[in-house]
Amino acid sequence: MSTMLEVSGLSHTYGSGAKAHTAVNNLSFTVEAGQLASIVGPSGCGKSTLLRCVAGLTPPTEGTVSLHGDRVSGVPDDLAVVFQDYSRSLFPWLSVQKNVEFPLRWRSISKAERRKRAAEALEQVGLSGVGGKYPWQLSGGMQQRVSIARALASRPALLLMDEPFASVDAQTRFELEDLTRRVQREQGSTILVVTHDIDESVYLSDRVLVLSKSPASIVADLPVGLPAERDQITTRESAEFVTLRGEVARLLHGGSPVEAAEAASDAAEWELAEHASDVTESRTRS
Ligand SMILES: Nc1ncnc2c1ncn2[C@@H]1O[C@H](COP(=O)(O)OP(=O)(O)OP(=O)(O)O)[C@@H](O)[C@H]1O
Repeated sequence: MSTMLEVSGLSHTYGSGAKAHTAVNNLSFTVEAGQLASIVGPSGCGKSTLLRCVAGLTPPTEGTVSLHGDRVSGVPDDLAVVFQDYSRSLFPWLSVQKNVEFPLRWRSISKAERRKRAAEALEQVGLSGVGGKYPWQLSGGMQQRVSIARALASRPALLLMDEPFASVDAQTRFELEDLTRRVQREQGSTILVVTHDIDESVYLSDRVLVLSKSPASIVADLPVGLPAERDQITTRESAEFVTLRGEVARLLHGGSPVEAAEAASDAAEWELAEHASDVTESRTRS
């Protein structure tokens, strides 16, 4: 595997002098090509600031960001971002097809190729046939699918997602999580997702980076050893999932990585033992 993203000694301070506020403090990590990594951290810890620095939207005060070896200074052409607020990121006066094509206009891509890519991206997200509609004619979940299609149409080397499913209902959220995993598998995409949802970070990812309270620094970098094929019900019930979820939760509440791993493993054993005793009891009764 090759390194797609390298963040090295990254810090960002807003303002200066007495009003200076450090949001991100000396962060270093890499994301390998084809990996899906999540960043989870307490509210206000600096997750969006980190993502904006990675996207080249905010220059770091210190440190560097490199995408496939090239230092980021400004938004790279081969990077796309999906934001939480789809209603503000789609243009209401453009059709769905034109919204998806929009970022391709600034590249030397022919009209025919733009149309083809937009149609393919819409098909990938399960929205073939809605290209002629306007965003306001679609449900919230469908609008977020359009945002994802728009990001995919530019075939990004790195896809950044900032709380991408926080504004949709629980069922749609599950569908969009599965869509993201399918896209990653089918396209070999490299994806970095910021979320405040612990379960989502574990379900989605190959790796979870846990951040500290503000200013954000990395508390733990946890590999997710769940099978590649995941299912919203059985995966979330599995002992591995329960253990990891507990570990991330404890880290977010200030536990050390070792304590968190031990406590989470105990909790998973208890949960499984209770489940087994429930099953035995119901079998005895029947
Ligand atoms: N433009 C700005 N100017 C000054 N301070 C800012 C600015 N943007 C963010 N901050 C501050 O930096 C800190 C980190 O903000 P950021 O939005 O990165 O956190 P977050 O983890 O994404 O928050 P949340 O979980 O609530 O979305 C916060 O204290 C915030 O108030």
